[in-house]
Amino acid sequence: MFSRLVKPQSVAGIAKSAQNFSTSSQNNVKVAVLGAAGGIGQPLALLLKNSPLVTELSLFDIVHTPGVAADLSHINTHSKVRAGNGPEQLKESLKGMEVVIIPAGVPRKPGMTRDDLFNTNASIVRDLAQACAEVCPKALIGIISNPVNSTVPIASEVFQKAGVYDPNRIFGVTTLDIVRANAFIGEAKGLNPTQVNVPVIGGHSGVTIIPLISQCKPAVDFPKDQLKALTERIQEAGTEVVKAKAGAGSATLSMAFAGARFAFSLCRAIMGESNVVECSYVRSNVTDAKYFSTPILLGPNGVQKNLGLGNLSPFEQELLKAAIPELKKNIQKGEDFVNKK
Ligand SMILES: NC(=O)c1ccc[n+]([C@@H]2O[C@H](COP(=O)([O-])OP(=O)(O)OC[C@H]3O[C@@H](n4cnc5c(N)ncnc54)[C@H](O)[C@@H]3O)[C@@H](O)[C@H]2O)c1
Ligand SMILES: O=C(O)C[C@H](O)C(=O)O
Repeated sequence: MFSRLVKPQSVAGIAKSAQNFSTSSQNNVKVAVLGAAGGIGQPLALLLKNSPLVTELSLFDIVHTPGVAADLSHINTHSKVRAGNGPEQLKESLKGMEVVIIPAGVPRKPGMTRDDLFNTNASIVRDLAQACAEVCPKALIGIISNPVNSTVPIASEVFQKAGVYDPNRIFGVTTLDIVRANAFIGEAKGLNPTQVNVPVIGGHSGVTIIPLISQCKPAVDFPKDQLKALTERIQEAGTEVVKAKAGAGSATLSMAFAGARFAFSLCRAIMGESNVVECSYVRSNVTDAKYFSTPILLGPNGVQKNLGLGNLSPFEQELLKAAIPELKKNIQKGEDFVNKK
């Protein structure tokens, strides 16, 4: 049972354990960040530059990439940094990449839902996915751009159309939901938050975010009203940050932390480490929704095994019921966007 749960990991801890793999540069991984000059992209690139897991860091954005890359390249870690600026340099930026993390796109402002970003971000993700399908179809792709519930189906349909789709290689990055759940439960119970481990399944917006607090390690117990309030806080945590930033965007620093954790897990799996488990939004047959996040055992080729839902409490079963129709709608919208005549 324990093996299917998300392992608690801090970025510092991951970087430390990564030292074990840093003796041969041939062993390490080439990682691209698309949207690298943005609020998430810059701190994410910093965390990746700081890791011995990464040999080559390819930064791409439509603006400001040369400055970000020049800045990071002065850090005395062993990875090489390169910059791609503007659409004409996109394909060059993707050559040889094994992991591609995509935080490109606009963030929310107060009053917006993630779905309100669809009109702008859908075409950004479609075009970036198209380039990945052409240049690095075997890369493991982690999509951060919102609405994740729809952008993952968009990228998958693009790969499908290009004839190179492997459902095991395209991931929606939902790690921030797990990081938040761990932080909030640690705080509520006076536990070390780096040792708290809560799977969060479903999707990445509102009611589609399903924290499985009944599966928390260590086990925790809350009265019904507190459990409901905590669950709703995890579901609405993104909005909490959007409101606090008051028009200046959404979560960037915590997302960079979460994105780095996910990218490092992909790198560790590529390098052959066993028992690397992360929750992620992937092509799935675990529920009626075609894409669904559950704990995933990662391997060198991406999804090695979907570890499924585990036992849900009656409260969590109700959350699941509420999530499925919304997820299906979001998925259909993404697929229709790519397949429209
Ligand atoms: N999955 C999650 O948990 C999660 C968490 C936080 C934010 N997000 C999402 O991540 C996205 C980025 O957020 P941010 O705060 O970094 O925004 P931002 O505006 O600060 O940065 C976005 C970057 O994307 C770049 N960009 C735009 N079009 C591009 C293209 N075609 N190719 C490459 N780069 C392009 C922009 O130039 C900019 O540098 C948003 O959609 C946001 O909603 C997701
Ligand atoms: O809430 C947002 O719009 C950004 C992100 O999805 C988050 O969860 O913080």
